[in-house]
Amino acid sequence: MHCVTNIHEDLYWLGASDRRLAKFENVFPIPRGVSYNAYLVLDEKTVLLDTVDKAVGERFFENLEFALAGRPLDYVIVNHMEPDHCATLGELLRRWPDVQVVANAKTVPMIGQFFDCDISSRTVVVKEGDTLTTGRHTFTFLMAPMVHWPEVMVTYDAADKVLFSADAFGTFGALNGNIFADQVNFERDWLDDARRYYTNIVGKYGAQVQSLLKRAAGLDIQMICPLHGPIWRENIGWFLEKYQLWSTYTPEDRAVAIFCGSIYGHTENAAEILACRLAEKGVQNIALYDVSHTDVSYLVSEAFRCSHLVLASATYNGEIYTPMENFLRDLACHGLRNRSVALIENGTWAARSGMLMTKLLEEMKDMRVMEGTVTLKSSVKEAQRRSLECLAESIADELRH
Ligand SMILES: Cc1cc2nc3c(=O)[nH]c(=O)nc-3n(C[C@H](O)[C@H](O)[C@H](O)COP(=O)(O)O)c2cc1C
Repeated sequence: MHCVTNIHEDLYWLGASDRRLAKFENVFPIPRGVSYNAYLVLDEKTVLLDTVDKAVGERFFENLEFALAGRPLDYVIVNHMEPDHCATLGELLRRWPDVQVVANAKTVPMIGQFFDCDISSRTVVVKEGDTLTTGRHTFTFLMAPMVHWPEVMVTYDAADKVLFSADAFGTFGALNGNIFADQVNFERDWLDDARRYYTNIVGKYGAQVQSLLKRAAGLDIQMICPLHGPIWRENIGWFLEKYQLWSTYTPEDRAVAIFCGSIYGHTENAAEILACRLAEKGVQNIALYDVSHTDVSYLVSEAFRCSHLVLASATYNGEIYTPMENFLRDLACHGLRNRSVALIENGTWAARSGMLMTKLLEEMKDMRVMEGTVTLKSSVKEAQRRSLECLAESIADELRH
């Protein structure tokens, strides 16, 4: 049965949620599921903005047929060709053979790559600033390359001041009926997933997101309709400010996150001692993660959030302990910069993890390795306990200023 929500006047949400998928992009755990949003505008012409993942294709087609109520589908605007939005596009083109495909020059060949169909006779190719008028609505297209695929564009509806933002401003998490961000406690229940979504999926492309934000600042935006997660119609500035911080690699919180890679627990012991001494010195909301147990997407997200990172790692076959090395390389891939980093290393016969972690951090931008790296030889002894106390004082001191 169809499940359509009227968002505003002649604008409808036709999406659906998947609560069964274990990993988004087959890599990011999504215990809260994910939604795939598609939108329909019933103007003098009918306009569909994006399609959905195949997991929710059946519901989507029911929704579309119901919402169209016998009218033809005149246009489908393809903002992003990633299959979580476009796996159902081929079927849509078969069912509505007269629909005009509105897409940019990078999108058109991708449609041919993913599907066996010739759309040359029914394509409206658009570029930056082009418009499409469908009656009351005029849609303007803004190119947003690498947010986070090269063909991405966003669409602005000047009539109702709606930004159809593609993957920007999206989040993991299934929708629970409350389709608007102002109907949920977004900061409490959604922000962590929104940050994890942004940092892992778009995090690398801060410069491109900045370019989009600058152009968006010139628009009067009353509503943001992303392709995943809740729709924004209130407090939009608050979420834009988060994007401003994330895309400039500015820490969101002056806070410390401790990441620990330990085989037999001694390195973890040092991390816990440091955390307790930090707490005694007044540091609040300390986060401590075992990199072997917490999925790296959460670790990346936390590293984007916090101003101070502590990396505590055993040496493993002459290298950094593998899960810690993976985490560090992931951080580098996502372009994280501008953090203070304290190190704890461990080795039973030749500790090298501190030196190797420093080397990886040096390859990243503006990562300041703090003085006072603590070296353990197998386990914490009195000398290292004192060093950890000193390191806690240095971190607490930085956080106070
Ligand atoms: C498979 C394996 C390889 C290791 N390789 C090294 C090494 O190359 N150099 C070294 O000094 N210690 C090495 N260690 C020792 C670890 O660094 C050791 O587990 C650590 O000193 C104790 O900390 P933990 O209790 O946090 O694991 C190795 C341990 C294991 C199990």
